[in-house]
Amino acid sequence: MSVLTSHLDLIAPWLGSQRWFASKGRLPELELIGSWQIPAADAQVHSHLIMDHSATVPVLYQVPVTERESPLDDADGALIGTYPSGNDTVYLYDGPHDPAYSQSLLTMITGNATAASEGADATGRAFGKLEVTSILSARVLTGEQSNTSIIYRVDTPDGPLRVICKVFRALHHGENPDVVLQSALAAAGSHSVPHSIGCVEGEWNDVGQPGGRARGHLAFAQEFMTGAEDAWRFALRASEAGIDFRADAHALGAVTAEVHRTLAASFGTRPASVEDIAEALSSWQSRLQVAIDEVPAIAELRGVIDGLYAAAGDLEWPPLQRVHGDYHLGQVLLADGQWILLDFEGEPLRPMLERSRPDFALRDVAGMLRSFDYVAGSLGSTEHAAEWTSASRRAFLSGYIEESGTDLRAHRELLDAFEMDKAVYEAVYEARNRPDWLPIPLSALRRLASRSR
Ligand SMILES: Nc1ncnc2c1ncn2[C@@H]1O[C@H](COP(=O)(O)OP(=O)(O)O)[C@@H](O)[C@H]1O
Ligand SMILES: O=P(O)(O)O[C@H]1O[C@H](CO)[C@@H](O[C@H]2O[C@H](CO)[C@@H](O)[C@H](O)[C@H]2O)[C@H](O)[C@H]1O
Repeated sequence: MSVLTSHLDLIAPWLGSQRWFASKGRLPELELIGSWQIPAADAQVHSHLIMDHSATVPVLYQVPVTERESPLDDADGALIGTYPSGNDTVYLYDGPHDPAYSQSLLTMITGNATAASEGADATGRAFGKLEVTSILSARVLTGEQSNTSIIYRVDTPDGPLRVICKVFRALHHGENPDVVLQSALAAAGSHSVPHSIGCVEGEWNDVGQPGGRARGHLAFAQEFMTGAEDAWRFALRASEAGIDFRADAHALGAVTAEVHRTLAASFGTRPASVEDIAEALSSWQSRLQVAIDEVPAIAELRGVIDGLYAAAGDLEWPPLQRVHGDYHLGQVLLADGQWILLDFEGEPLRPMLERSRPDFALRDVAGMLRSFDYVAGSLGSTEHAAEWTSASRRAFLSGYIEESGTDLRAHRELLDAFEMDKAVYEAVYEARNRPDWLPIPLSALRRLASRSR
């Protein structure tokens, strides 16, 4: 049996239990698309691109692994499995947890290095000059993540620095908006995103693409904001403790408007055409259908939601521009009193092509409004939590309006429709990932529906 077959045999059962595996509950059916090796000091480092055919639409995953002749200290949780090789045993690890992989990944980025194989290859790209004199430590970020991030402490001639490198797990042909938007914002001088360090670009065989090759981002490195707290936890704590969040929410609204303005200046805007509006309505409808199929309780709201969407079609729509795309409190950090936005990858349940297109800034505004509602929902929707949420929502909106000069009140009905669509999306997300939290978007749907009756 070849080494790569042994890897795939071990990866198949392990993949199904990973947070980023999209087809929960299905047994992965794997095909190796390409696999390159990266030079590393004391282990064999392989980066596999593996297609899973178990989903309705096949999903391509990036699965870096390391092979070791003996167990790696303190890494039992990262062991994918073992297999015999002659008289020896090979230990196969989830790459990001092994210093051999994490070091070679950062070196590949800062050194603009290339690694090639038959079906796929990868190239590191440093955005500026960062001389890493030594990598002092690397650890995987724990917690809910759609990808896998490694946090490094490194030494540079200018002093110590922390770097976070996100290894994209589900891969797509085309630019990854997380890399493109954040590096453009940083290049435009925005202080509302971390400094961008570099990325890894990949190419792999794909018969569906012109020339038989697909291209996309594989990893993205940025400055790690030390001591930052994520806005979701910060807001939860504030709400629980009865701390007024209005000034923070107002500032967050203003930063959101500033980021939208910089994105508009960097990537341009265009008026919404009849086709753009029809496409948005049709995407709302298909999400609603998926949600009704997966969460039958939503069916009773269908008539009202259809009515709200139809009425939205007759409204005036603002111009399109590049946006965050999956904006919520968990995507924002508070670092030294400044709101910092992260994760511009868009909604993980949407096709990447859609996420890389101009969209409506109202989608982000609606996303954050939903997030304030989640704070109340996750705290049991007490009267106090509900009041905290409405005050924060209002303050966020006024911060946005003041900074952008866009009177969102003129778009109220459209904003409600975007909020409805986001809650529909969340119902599917929760049904698939956190069924205990399904009541949060469900009650929002009922509330929004009763408001529009
Ligand atoms: N540059 C950064 N500095 C500090 N923390 C970060 C940074 N980037 C990400 N994080 C932390 O990692 C978490 C997950 O990052 P995110 O980009 O949302 O990943 P994913 O796409 O996998 O969900 C964030 O919520 C944040 O807590
Ligand atoms: O952060 P991701 O890109 O993985 O986004 C997905 O997961 C989010 C949850 O982690 C989910 O957000 C929903 O839950 C949040 C609380 O945990 C809440 O603040 C958001 O408003 C709510 O949408 C997000 O929808 C999903 O795409």
